[in-house]
Amino acid sequence: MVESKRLDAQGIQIEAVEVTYGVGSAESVRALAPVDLSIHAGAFVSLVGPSGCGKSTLLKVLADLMPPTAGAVRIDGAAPSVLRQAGRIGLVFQQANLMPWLTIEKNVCLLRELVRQRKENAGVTESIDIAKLIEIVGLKGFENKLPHQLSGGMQQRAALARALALDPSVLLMDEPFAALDEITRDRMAFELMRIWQQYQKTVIFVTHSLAEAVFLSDRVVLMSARPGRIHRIYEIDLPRPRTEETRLSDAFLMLVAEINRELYKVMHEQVNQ
Ligand SMILES: Nc1ncnc2c1ncn2[C@@H]1O[C@H](COP(=O)(O)OP(=O)(O)OP(=O)(O)O)[C@@H](O)[C@H]1O
Repeated sequence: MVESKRLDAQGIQIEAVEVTYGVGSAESVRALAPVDLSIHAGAFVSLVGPSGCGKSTLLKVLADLMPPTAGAVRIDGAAPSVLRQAGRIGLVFQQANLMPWLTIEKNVCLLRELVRQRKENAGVTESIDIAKLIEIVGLKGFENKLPHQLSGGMQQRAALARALALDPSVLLMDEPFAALDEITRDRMAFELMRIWQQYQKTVIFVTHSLAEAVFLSDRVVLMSARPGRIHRIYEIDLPRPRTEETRLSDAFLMLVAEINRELYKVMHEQVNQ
């Protein structure tokens, strides 16, 4: 591990979080039924479930991009709004969204610079070594390149580095590899696992790939169809570090099949509602 775990790391508590879009209007959509979930600091947790079950909505609540209609979230003991102000929430989306005119190194540092410039954050210590971070995400030698000079996978690694540069309390990843081809996607899962082991951040990872979820996670949370609630939590006790052998093991394949079967059940219930 290159950085020590934060002393104030307390993980995430999601308590009775509900979200309804357009409350009071005729078109209101109940996206999340009460969701309760406790995640310990440094855990890697994946959210899976049928399309539209509220995975991204839950991530948005955690990121303080929208308030819950009811319930509350604490991340390392603080409200998401407090952490967002302090720049302690790392976000990675399907698209890297790098600034095309900035070098990779400048892109990686950009959010951290913006956070530091806010006067309420004066004195915030910078515990992440950027040169080391760029090396760990495999972009050493590309610091001065522009985003268009990098492959899609490399751009996603730069986006991951940009989020990690904040030394976040939590890393929220919404289908970060969905736009990549299958081979790159597989490789990125290995890369992410290696990087996560270095930084030991709490990660919440939304994916449609059950194999990706099982391979990466300590826990896989299967959500039910809308309004999303937690249907079942799978503890993934496959040994770490996970390797290519892990993906070929019976234990891995059985877990993926088991979750897949349950996902089909959930989707079937949705169709018959
Ligand atoms: N801004 C919005 N206004 C109204 N309804 C919305 C809004 N955003 C999402 N929804 C609805 O809320 C539900 C949950 O959406 P969300 O994007 O969180 O699901 P998801 O599980 O991430 O879906 P997917 O797996 O397809 O990406 C969906 O029915 C969606 O149509």
